[in-house]
Amino acid sequence: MTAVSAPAVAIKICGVTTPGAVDSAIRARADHVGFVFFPPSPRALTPREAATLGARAAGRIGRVGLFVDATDALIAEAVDAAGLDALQLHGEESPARAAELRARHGLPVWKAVPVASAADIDRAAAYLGAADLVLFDAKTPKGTLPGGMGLAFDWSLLSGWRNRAPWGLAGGLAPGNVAEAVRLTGAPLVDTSSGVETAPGVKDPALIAAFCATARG
Ligand SMILES: O=C(O)c1ccccc1NCC(=O)[C@H](O)[C@H](O)COP(=O)(O)O
Repeated sequence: MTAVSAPAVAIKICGVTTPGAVDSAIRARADHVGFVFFPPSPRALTPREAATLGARAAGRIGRVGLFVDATDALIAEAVDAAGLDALQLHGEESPARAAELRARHGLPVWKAVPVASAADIDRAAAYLGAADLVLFDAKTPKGTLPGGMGLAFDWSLLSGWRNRAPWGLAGGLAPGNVAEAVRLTGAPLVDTSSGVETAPGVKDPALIAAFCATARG
């Protein structure tokens, strides 16, 4: 009998802020790094700061720009400065806004969908056709950051999604649980931020390497 291997899981290391963290993600053979353009985040970059990291990453790893209900001007500046390969929308952006940004910049759009219940999974269907990938992330408490909080949601809720479109899993993923997350959910892409940090915004090369190795199984 011919063995059939499972497709490789794609990996995104989000919230990188230093050349060293970009290099660590590349060394660990991650597929994407995320640059956070949201000033309240401890991982926030300005477009000017992201330019250096974007140049370092160019052609070696995908560059995903993360925005939270951002203005057109900020998105345009970040796309140009950092040479973004994809836009991740992590706020309350509507399907129409996702489609508009995709058309304007000619880039794939990833829409983060906060999950706490089965109804949240159903809501993701509104982005079919408007976004290129749905990123399921844990819903965070009111008044806190909408992501990057190290919180996981009940992965069994994803059985309601049934692979209706390209998707990824985020929220509380770390070297210690990512293999189980992939096994239980079949996620084609996993995304982590605080799970590979020693403090908010401080990425750790050993944790990045461990995360990538265990995610691939
Ligand atoms: O990382 C941030 O600071 C952040 C701020 C505002 C919105 C989203 C943010 N991060 C989103 C990510 O892509 C994270 O990787 C995702 O939420 C998972 O974070 P974590 O639970 O810390 O792994």
